[in-house]
Amino acid sequence: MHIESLELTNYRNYESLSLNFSKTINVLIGENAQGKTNIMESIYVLSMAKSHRTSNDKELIRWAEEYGKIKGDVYKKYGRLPLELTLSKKGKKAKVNHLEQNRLSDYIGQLNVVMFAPEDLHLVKGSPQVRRRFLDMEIGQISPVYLHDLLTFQKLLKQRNHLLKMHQGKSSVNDVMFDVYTDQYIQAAVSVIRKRFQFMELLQKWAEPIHFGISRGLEKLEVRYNPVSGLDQNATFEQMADFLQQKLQAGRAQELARGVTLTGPHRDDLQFFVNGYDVQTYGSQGQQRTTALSLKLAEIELIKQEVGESPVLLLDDVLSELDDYRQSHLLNTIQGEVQTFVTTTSVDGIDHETITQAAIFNVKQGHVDGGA
Ligand SMILES: Nc1ncnc2c1ncn2[C@@H]1O[C@H](COP(=O)(O)OP(=O)(O)OP(=O)(O)O)[C@@H](O)[C@H]1O
Repeated sequence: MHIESLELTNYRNYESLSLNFSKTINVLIGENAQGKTNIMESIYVLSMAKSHRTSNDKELIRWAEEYGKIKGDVYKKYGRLPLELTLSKKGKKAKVNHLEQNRLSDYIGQLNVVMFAPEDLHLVKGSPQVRRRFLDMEIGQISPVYLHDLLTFQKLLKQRNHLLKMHQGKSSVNDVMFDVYTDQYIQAAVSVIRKRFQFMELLQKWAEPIHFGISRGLEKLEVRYNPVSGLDQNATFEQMADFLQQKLQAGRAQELARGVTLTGPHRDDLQFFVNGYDVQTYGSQGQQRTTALSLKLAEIELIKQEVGESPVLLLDDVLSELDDYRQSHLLNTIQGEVQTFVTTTSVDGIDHETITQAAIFNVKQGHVDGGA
């Protein structure tokens, strides 16, 4: 799939912007703070109905304006698909083919994107929160059911935490709703955990050969979902639910002391191993970068396989962070096949022939010249 055109109204520093893109490579060039990332972010938001940089949608609306809008014409195998997302203080309104969607989970996934930004290089070394966010965003793109389960889980976690907070410091929770919430919480938690296990299996399938290639056949990458609860991947739904029930029961005193739920997918993590060694602890910076790159390239393949079309790739300020070899590997992989957006302050650091065939956009103070 690819994005043919994009229209922004009152989005970040763009009052009004209309762009047509190349099906292959689009390069946005400009000094710092001119609005390059804002364009990348708008494409991401058009896809995920959520920014990769902030959870506060109000920041996306141009200062002093009431609403902001992103419109994009996406071209898929079966034809053109107009998408539209309006952001306002009242919330978000999403349209597919001019029809308003009741649920955002029906909207997300119409346009698939893979974003690779400098912060993704911290995927391995950064906090577990970064890795959980990676998991949730990526699974959400290919599975609306996952988004629905995740939302249910988050709601129940909040309700359960609320009761724990109210009873913090006591020896038990004296509220009939607590057991009801706990049962529902366990069901939602197991649904989320099972889908994460399935996704990680797919990610492993694609990431291992890619990493092997980038490391010139020297490194075997293993990615692992690591539930804090210690659940066995091969257990049935009921076995997992029983296991979580026991864990929660055993940890009740601690939960009451802290006033929060301590076991569940909101505390889980991912682990990456190269030739059997934990990359987070023992990997060199180069290995961590290769791991991040392998995961991103694996995502492209995974989406292609699951959705039947290539996603759009957004490379925000990341090419110059990769050495020549990794840069070439990335650009060779996507060449001609994946519509790609690249932001950079200068093309000098990008030494690859694909860049010479790109549509070039010059970005300056919320205005853009050039293009396809
Ligand atoms: N809601 C908003 N309304 C108006 N302007 C905004 C808003 N949010 C951000 N900006 C402006 O957008 C600009 C930042 O743009 P952006 O993040 O796209 O930079 P960039 O061109 O990618 O630069 P860099 O290379 O440093 O990442 C800043 O000038 C900032 O003041």
